[in-house]
Amino acid sequence: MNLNITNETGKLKSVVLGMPNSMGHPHSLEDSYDAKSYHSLEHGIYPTEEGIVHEMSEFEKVLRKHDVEVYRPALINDYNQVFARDVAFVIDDKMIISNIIQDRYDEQDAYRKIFARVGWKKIINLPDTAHIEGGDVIVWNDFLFIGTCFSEDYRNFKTARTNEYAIEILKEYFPKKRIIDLELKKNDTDPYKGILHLDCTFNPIGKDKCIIYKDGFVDESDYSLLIDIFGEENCFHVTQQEMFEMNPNIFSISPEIVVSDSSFTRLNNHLRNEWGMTVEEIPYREISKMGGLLRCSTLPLARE
Ligand SMILES: NC(=[NH2+])NCCC[C@H](N)C(=O)O
Repeated sequence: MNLNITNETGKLKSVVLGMPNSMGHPHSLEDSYDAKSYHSLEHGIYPTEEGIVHEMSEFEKVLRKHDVEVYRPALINDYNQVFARDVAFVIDDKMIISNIIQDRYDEQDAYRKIFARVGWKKIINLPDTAHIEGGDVIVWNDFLFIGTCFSEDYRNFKTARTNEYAIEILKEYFPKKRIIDLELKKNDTDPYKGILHLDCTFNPIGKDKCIIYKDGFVDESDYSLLIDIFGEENCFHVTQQEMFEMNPNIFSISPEIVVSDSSFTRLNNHLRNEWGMTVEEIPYREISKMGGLLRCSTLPLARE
């Protein structure tokens, strides 16, 4: 299987899309492991499987319409497998198997056939204590942006998924990349205050643009660095409420085409009218209640 991911937006050829079926019963509040799910459970609005299945089938239709080859993980009974993004990720022609949070550990099993097709020579396994999830990793040509948590109480947060050790190892594997670590605010129960993954607060689109939420970063200098790299006029700033709704987490099929949530009116208008992009709108409100959106539901394998 061919792997080629050198950025976030090149024309998509193949992708793994998460699996909505048999997602199991909602967790109890104590067992939930991200703030958005916590919030949904607390307010009695956690989505039903029916809603999730519908939204993901709309997403799949759009991908197929644009001639993307779509792979699916095997089905595990009663297990949430919506967010393919975090299980593994591709940088250039290598696939890195994530060391994901224990609560989601079994999800990787369902990718065995896909890993086999990739072939062991292209797969990188990390030491057990190098924690990382694909939602924290954004490849952008020479840059590799990685969301992390340097805080000493790292281990106390279920929403801190990527540590310094994993970043150090990636530096060894990809010595030519300019690796930029970005410390994210963490909060396990308040989705307005914490950021689960980097792709919930920042996402490059087009050829030189990005969507960004300023207050997701611990250090303002990290935010400023991104603004310097992309240029102020190329950044779409989202509000706290838009971050909560997961606006940054749309998905690029090409530099000109994005898949977005139909409720993101301000963002979608900007993408179309100011930046001349084609926006494929689909309903994704239910999935957003579990802490991820469109980018999180995908694991891109090859882009042109
Ligand atoms: N790349 C992402 N933002 N993924 C979202 C994953 C959400 C999932 N509920 C979790 O806590 O792991």
